[in-house]
Amino acid sequence: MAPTTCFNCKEARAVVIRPKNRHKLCRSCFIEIFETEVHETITSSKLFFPGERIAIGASGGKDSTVLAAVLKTLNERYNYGLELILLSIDEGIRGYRDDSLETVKRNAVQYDMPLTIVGYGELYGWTMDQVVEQVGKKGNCTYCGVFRRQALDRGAERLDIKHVVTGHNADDVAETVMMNLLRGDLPRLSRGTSIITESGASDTKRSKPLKYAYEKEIVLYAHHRQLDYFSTECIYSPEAFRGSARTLIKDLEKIRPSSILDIVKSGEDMAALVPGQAPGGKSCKSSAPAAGAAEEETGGCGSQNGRSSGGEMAAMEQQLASNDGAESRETEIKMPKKGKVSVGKKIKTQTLQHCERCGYISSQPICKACNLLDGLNRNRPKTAIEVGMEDEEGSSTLMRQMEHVQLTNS
Ligand SMILES: Nc1ncnc2c1ncn2[C@@H]1O[C@H](COP(=O)(O)OP(=O)(O)OP(=O)(O)O)[C@@H](O)[C@H]1O
Repeated sequence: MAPTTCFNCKEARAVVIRPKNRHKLCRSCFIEIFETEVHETITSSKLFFPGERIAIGASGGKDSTVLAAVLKTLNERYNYGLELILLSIDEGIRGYRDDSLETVKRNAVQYDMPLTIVGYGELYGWTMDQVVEQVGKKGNCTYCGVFRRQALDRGAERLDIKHVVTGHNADDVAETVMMNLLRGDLPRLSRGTSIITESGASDTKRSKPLKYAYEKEIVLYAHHRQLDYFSTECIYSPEAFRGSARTLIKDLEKIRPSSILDIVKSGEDMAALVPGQAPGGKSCKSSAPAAGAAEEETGGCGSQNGRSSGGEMAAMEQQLASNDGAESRETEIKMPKKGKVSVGKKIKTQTLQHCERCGYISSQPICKACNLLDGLNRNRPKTAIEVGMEDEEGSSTLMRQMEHVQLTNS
């Protein structure tokens, strides 16, 4: 059978089917379309301004690696005029983060971007290896998530940067929406849905340029551009509430493939019910970026993202690698359309203040990180704070299984 030609260029062999429109695309058209969609997200949300210095939260994983690669490409292609800097947090996890940081160091050379690494050890006096030694594996992500949030902010402060971008994708946002829907936590749902999150007291904002990119597409993009990224899961990675939300979404997706972006869209609509939210999830100026909540908005560790739930990431990568030699195979992906935004009634939000100890933004006199450190330092970790389920879910990302379909001649 003759190979199927690309729907877009009508010349090259198609290697990808986008479930969004069933278009069969060649490698270069897929890459260009992916990049163009991220560009549209950036411009429609007015994410950047010329001359802006941007810290890319770089974990070495696929999402932040793709983010760095795409931002570099778009910055050059469209003359954004951005100064791009890689900012990595070293949680102090031997055999995991030290290896992924080696990937980030290579990325820094590959993309010609400066790299700053900030460690938990220097910031808090505790590495995650030490925390786990004290508190055990269960619940360790609570500490890691709260600490990371602050570490990214402090790293940005050191660099005198006011804008941190992270590799959160549509799947991550959909999971956050689902989790907060199940909890009935509209303010947190709103913050997690916004493409930009700002705090009333800090001039550092966060944004998610990949907010509308399916994780499947991110993996495909990394694969077809042969990006250098790290795909091993965290050795402390747990299963938790986010995993359940993910499973639920995956089940929904089987019945209704557009579910991921539909959930994102619904989250944006619900966010409009919260005071101070811009329609369309464009920007969220939160009055209460409690550490755990904020962590959930901006994500976590690039580790507890579902790789622990069955190695989907590894399976997908293996499949992609084998596809390289399989002329008759393609990968199907889908990105549904955006919809309208509704407006509704106001709800109560928390009051913002600064931690009396460290000055970090907190809804309590002492921030969660300081409370956690108190507990650790007193050898009473479990009495630290009332961190809810949400704090254990600070990060996200699970690799969704890709759909590989057999192309037939069209
Ligand atoms: N150690 C870290 N240092 C810097 N940024 C980080 C770190 N961990 C996570 N991030 C940022 O938070 C985003 C979301 O993290 P998450 O835990 O969801 O991992 P992920 O989706 O697997 O991302 P990635 O594939 O980039 O690791 C990452 O894309 C990255 O921008």
